[in-house]
Amino acid sequence: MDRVLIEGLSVETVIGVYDWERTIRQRLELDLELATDIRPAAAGDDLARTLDYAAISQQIGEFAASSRFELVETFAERLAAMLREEFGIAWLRLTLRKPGAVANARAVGVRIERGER
Ligand SMILES: Nc1nc2c(c(=O)[nH]1)N=C([C@H](O)[C@@H](O)CO)CN2
Repeated sequence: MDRVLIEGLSVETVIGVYDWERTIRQRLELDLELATDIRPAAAGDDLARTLDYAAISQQIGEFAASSRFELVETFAERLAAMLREEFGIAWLRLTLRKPGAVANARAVGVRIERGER
């Protein structure tokens, strides 16, 4: 299956298990692979027949702005469910990184795949 890609998307959200993390917003970085058949869009040169990466990126930013999860696991799982529901995505791979959360690591995070390819 073809993929629509979103790489290095930066969002801000309340995320973390510690008290000091509940009062600040922190940056998360996301990479997404979204399975879709791009041939109908390519054949008609028609945005309406594919996954609009701009609209999806906007939705992810709004999701992050209004969420307050403790774990990156929860953020990733809920975001994946929302995207699959809202945009009819059959399968996705989401990599979520929390930069600077661990000293001496560039980033920590999770990678999940949901749905059927
Ligand atoms: N598997 C996880 N481990 C940890 C998480 C998490 O979300 N998933 N979160 C924290 C803290 O919030 C940390 O990021 C603060 O620096 C610790 N471990």
